[in-house]
Amino acid sequence: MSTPVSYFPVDDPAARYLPATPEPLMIRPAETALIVVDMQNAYASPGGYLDIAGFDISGAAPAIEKIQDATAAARAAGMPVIFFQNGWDRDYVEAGGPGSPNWHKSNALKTMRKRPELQGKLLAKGGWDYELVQALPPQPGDIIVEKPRYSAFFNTNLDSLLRARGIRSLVFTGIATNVCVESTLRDGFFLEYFGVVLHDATHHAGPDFIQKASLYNIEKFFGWVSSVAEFRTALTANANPLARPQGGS
Ligand SMILES: C/C(=C/NC(N)=O)C(=O)O
Repeated sequence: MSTPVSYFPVDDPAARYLPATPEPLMIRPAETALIVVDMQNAYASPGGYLDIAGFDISGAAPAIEKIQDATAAARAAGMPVIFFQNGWDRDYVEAGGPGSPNWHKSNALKTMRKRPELQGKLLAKGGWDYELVQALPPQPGDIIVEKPRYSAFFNTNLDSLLRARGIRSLVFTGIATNVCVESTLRDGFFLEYFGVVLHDATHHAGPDFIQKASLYNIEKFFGWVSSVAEFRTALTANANPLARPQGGS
């Protein structure tokens, strides 16, 4: 068993050992949140924004199944599950006008400018594109954070709600690995959160190399990479394998 990274004594009986690259990480379920990034029709359904804009969404369906598995494990362990939902008001005021780089870079906004018949449809609150996919319905107790930019730490209450709950570690799933997942994990790193991506519960926006590049970037510079099976096993294990036997010295 490799030596894990931990911000607390590794023999804490409440802690769990999560195998990950580049090294294992100790997590305390009560101080960890499972994050489901933007699992909306826009990103994960045929006929949604990414599909219309020409991105390959074939990896979305397998990611949904893995996220179902991860959310079930987290809820069973009493770990908060936080859904992000990306988009703007129907008039796109929150998207920013030409004075915002978002207006120039968002492929949703660009697609609508190119195809005016789509205006008001992509990522607009109240519309089908904005809705979370039916296969991943939030459950009572789950939290939903609406966000207007790629990073969920901008213009939201995410940091406050995490701090209020004593959350120190963020386990990421969702779409897209190289955009909103990576942006939020990076900002979390700067805010002193430990970020882990469950790679098989994510999908990227762009060519396949970008998934690899993003995971490399994360494990090399900003956080850790693990899998849903490792996460589930870590949470369902009865004990921390590094805890000292009861009654031992
Ligand atoms: C490309 C894109 C990604 N969003 C995300 N949820 O990662 C977008 O919103 O335009």
